[in-house]
Amino acid sequence: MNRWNVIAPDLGLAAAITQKIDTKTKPLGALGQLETLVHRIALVQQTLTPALHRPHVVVFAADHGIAQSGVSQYPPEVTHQMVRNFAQGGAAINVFCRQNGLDLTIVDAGVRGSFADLASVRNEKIAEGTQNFAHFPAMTTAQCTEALERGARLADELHASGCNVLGVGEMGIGNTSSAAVLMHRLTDQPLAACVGRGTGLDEAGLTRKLAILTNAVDAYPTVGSNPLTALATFGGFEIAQMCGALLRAAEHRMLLLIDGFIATAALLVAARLAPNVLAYCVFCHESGEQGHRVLLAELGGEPLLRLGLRLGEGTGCALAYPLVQAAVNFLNEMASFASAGVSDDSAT
Ligand SMILES: Cc1cc2ncn([C@H]3O[C@H](COP(=O)(O)O)[C@@H](O)[C@H]3O)c2cc1C
Ligand SMILES: O=C(O)c1cccnc1
Repeated sequence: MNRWNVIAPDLGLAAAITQKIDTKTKPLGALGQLETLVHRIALVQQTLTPALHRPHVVVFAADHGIAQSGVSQYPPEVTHQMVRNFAQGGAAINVFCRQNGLDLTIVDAGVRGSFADLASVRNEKIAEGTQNFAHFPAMTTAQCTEALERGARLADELHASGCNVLGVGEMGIGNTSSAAVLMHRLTDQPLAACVGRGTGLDEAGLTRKLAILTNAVDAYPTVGSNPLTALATFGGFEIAQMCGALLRAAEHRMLLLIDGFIATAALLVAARLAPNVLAYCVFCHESGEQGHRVLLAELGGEPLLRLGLRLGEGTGCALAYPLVQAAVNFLNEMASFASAGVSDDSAT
């Protein structure tokens, strides 16, 4: 049984952080969302001089039984093939992590086939993909618990290595289906508002995906809004490992970079288990996947970027990271009205 002890950041520093932001040489509020961002980071770190150390993106990969039902534009083999691509440095997340100086770890959380030949793929395999939840629960309770724990242990290791910024991403053909059903189960949203085109289904494909998922959800009338039951029934091993990593990283007071629809669905599960996790999050972007906007609103998340990305892999985290750096840097490096001898009209 996993237990999570995520403590809400102490708000005692809040007024001093606001004061430090407001005395910088700029009109009041003029750095917009960067101001709310650094306020949050300073609270997470409980300091007026926040710092970002060894920022890290972890891509959790796993196969999904539901992919066999034809809910994705792409075949299930792509999950395994893309893990090989990550290991060779050729995917979008590799490019953006290199560009912005983020470390990257690739985790096999439950992909079909072996990566024993690839030293750079971390083996956290729970099983060779989940069961197809159109017919059976995706995982057993024991598998779900193990996946959460493996994600948590990875967060422990990153924390111990000096990392204080964790971005989570994923790869798993079919996982927008898992994410959509989790969203439907754990919010009051109708399934149709949660299901989107994923990798690019056309209108007919979307209609078919919704019908398959509607039947699947109807097959589990007793699965209510219990987060662990929903996660085990409809989740993926990568979603469960992301969830465990987010929860443990928040316990360590690390800053959490949240990517697109699937990562946000993992966060939704985490937030239902430990609501304080939300205070540690940076919502990096609003994905093009229909459902993400509403999911962000459900969690009170204000995205930094709106680029129409619909990729996952943690790409939104890597792309938003320079904004996180900019927020921290302005708080630490900008002159104040007093130090620069600039008149502060708002004070008079
Ligand atoms: C080549 C390729 C690279 C990807 N990288 C991330 N995804 C994204 O697409 C998948 C989810 O969409 P769906 O539910 O429609 O399958 C996930 O693997 C996600 O990470 C990719 C998808 C493809 C095809
Ligand atoms: O928002 C995402 O993360 C996403 C959307 C579509 C496909 N894969 C990922």
